[in-house]
Amino acid sequence: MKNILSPSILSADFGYLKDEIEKTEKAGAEYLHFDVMDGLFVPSISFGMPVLEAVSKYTKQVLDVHLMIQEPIRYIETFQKAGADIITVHYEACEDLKATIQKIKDCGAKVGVSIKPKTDVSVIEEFLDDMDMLLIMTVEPGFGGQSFIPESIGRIKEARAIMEKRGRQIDIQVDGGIYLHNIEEVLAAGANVIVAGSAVFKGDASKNVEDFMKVLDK
Ligand SMILES: O=C(CO)[C@H](O)[C@H](O)COP(=O)(O)O
Ligand SMILES: [Fe+2]
Repeated sequence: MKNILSPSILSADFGYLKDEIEKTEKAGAEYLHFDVMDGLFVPSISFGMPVLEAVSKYTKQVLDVHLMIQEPIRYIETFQKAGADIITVHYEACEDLKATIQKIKDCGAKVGVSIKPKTDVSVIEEFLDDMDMLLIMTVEPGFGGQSFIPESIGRIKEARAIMEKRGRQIDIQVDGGIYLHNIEEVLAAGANVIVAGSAVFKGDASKNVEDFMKVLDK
């Protein structure tokens, strides 16, 4: 399974967003991660469709949209039209996850399902056949710059074991508190799509992405 970096623009300097994104694209980050927060599912409010639409006009990166919103089914089509390639919804935020997944498929985007750190990993099993990516949150969703929860390593391994049992291996994305010092551990556990916000955008984004890519391309 291919290793991919998905820089989270939540930690970027929005005054220089285009420049910062272009640095990550040039340095080899294939995805770009958008954290959409509604102030309900998570305490904070971030940004939405207009930012995604603006960015989609100049980057060729895969637009990886992490919806931290209650009942995301209401906004799937709007985000796809705004440029989302992958739409990830939270298991905990959907009254009818099956219908939400179907809506994502119907509009032609890839399906991601995310679980919070305290949600049992086994809940994903019945949806696996219709998913392209599982996002295992490695911090409580809501804010960038938090510390990685160490128990996440066991959860990634558990997810790989469930996939093995079902005969369907899909991408496992990890999100929250990922830095150069713990990336090898999450890769070894079985994650292959790495979200990094602070570790990419705090400091020199070009150099930070290059450093990540050296590990990811090993
Ligand atoms: O979904 C998120 C927060 O809910 C962010 O994607 C995540 O926190 C990335 O930021 P950092 O790498 O700074 O932890
Ligand atoms: Fe995220």
